[in-house]
Amino acid sequence: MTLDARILEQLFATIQGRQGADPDSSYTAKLFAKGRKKIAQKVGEEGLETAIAAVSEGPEGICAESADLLYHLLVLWADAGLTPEQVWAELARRQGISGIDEKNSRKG
Ligand SMILES: N=c1c2ncn([C@@H]3O[C@H](COP(=O)(O)OP(=O)(O)OP(=O)(O)O)[C@@H](O)[C@H]3O)c2ncn1[C@@H]1O[C@H](COP(=O)(O)O)[C@@H](O)[C@H]1O
Repeated sequence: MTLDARILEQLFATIQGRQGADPDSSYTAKLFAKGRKKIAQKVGEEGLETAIAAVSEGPEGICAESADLLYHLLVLWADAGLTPEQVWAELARRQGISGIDEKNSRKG
């Protein structure tokens, strides 16, 4: 397995494969069984833990929390019927659009 951004696609395929699996044998299947609210709660928790790590830990701690956050975000995408490709397309659409210009355009 190559260690690059394709790991997200591979992990997403694993996560999709856990939909409908036995919750006793898979943490991902357990999350799917508990439903969207639980998945959303975990995304929020892991986001907060990443933010806390940003101000209290070094790169290794931030890395570990980021991995937890990305995993739970991918579980959310799968549960919502969203594919990584759709998110990549949204990021690609934004390429070249300055965040400052975009914010100003919303002020009307
Ligand atoms: N990348 C991950 C991954 N990252 C984090 N986690 C789990 O996410 C949980 C987060 O930690 P917490 O302490 O917040 O969890 P917790 O307190 O047990 O959870 P709750 O009680 O809040 O639900 C831990 O149980 C971690 O093991 C992950 N679980 C699975 N994966 C990947 O998903 C694959 C499939 O996993 P299973 O579905 O378990 O087979 C694995 O091979 C991995 O590649």
